[in-house]
Amino acid sequence: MFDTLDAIAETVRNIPDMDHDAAAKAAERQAQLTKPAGSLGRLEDLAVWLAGWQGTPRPRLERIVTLVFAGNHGVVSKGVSAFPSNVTSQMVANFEHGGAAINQLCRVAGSELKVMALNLDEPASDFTQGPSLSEEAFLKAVNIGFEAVPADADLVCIGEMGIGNTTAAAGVAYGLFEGAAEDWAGRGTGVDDEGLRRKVQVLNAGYDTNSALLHSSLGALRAFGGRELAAMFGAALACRVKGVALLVDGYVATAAVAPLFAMNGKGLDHAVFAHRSAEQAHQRLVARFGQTPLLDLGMRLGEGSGAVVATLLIKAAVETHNGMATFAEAGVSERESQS
Ligand SMILES: Cc1cc2ncn([C@H]3O[C@H](COP(=O)(O)O)[C@@H](O)[C@H]3O)c2cc1C
Ligand SMILES: O=C(O)c1cccnc1
Repeated sequence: MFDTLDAIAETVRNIPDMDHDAAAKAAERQAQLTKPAGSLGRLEDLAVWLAGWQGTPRPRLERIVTLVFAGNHGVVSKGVSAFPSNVTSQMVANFEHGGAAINQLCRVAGSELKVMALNLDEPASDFTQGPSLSEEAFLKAVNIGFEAVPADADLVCIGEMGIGNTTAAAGVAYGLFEGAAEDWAGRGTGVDDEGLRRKVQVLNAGYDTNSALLHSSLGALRAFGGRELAAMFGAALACRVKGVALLVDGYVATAAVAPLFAMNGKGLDHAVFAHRSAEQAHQRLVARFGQTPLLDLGMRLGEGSGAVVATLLIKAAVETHNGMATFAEAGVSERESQS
């Protein structure tokens, strides 16, 4: 439970590293399995990554937990989304009745789904007028996200629902990494050219209004992000503190966790970016972290959908890592030395 922004910053400065011994043992095992070295490509990296964060050379994938945080955004009144704000609570009801994309994907993946609606009747403030959240509301949302992560999860996926939040995400990215507002704005649910121009305008206005907050990464998140982005940040930090590997969904989730990287260059080492969202700025943002998303399916939904699809790859990585025989076990001849 964080009482102050300083307490969050202090935790991020001192976040734990992975268990390098477990990762080295997992890599050693990969080298002994019945395949040419490296032939399972990124699946091998994923098994080693999971081993390091789980602290065991034989990673597990029994408990996958998908956390979807929902929030509303005052800036929607400026015409930045193709849909009205009441779709947020309507979609939360849809999640509860099992009718959304994320419900089907969690079933396929065998993932638990936990949906947390955060004060939907009390939208984050229009960031062109001041910060999206008071310090108190920001801390509350971060703590909700932090508490939502079960320490015994083998893998956590984070996602969101919040009409207007591709604008919030663009604001966070702009606040953290500068560039031009145009670099960070995209079409979200499908705004037309006029809508995209309005997004750029509100981002520039929000940047000016909140400039005093933007010297700090947490300030940028509080200025633009609203509750569900603050909660995803809290959940990502909790994963790190609790030793849980993290799969990040698309543009909105990536922007929410970006302050971890801005505050500590190793802050996202426990995270894998599940897919490259079709939201145009996503690639630019992930490239900042030196990471390459796993999938590129042209998805741009949110809800954690891309992250949950990518759990199927992690399953493939874990099953091959744990289930394959070694050369010695199978009596398969090893590579001949090349002279
Ligand atoms: C029916 C529906 C279901 C969704 N599920 C996720 N989103 C996605 O779209 C929203 C962000 O886009 P924008 O910034 O343009 O409003 C978020 O709620 C995000 O999760 C949805 C959007 C809609 C309309
Ligand atoms: O990539 C995302 O997170 C995204 C893209 C469009 C709409 N909602 C979310």
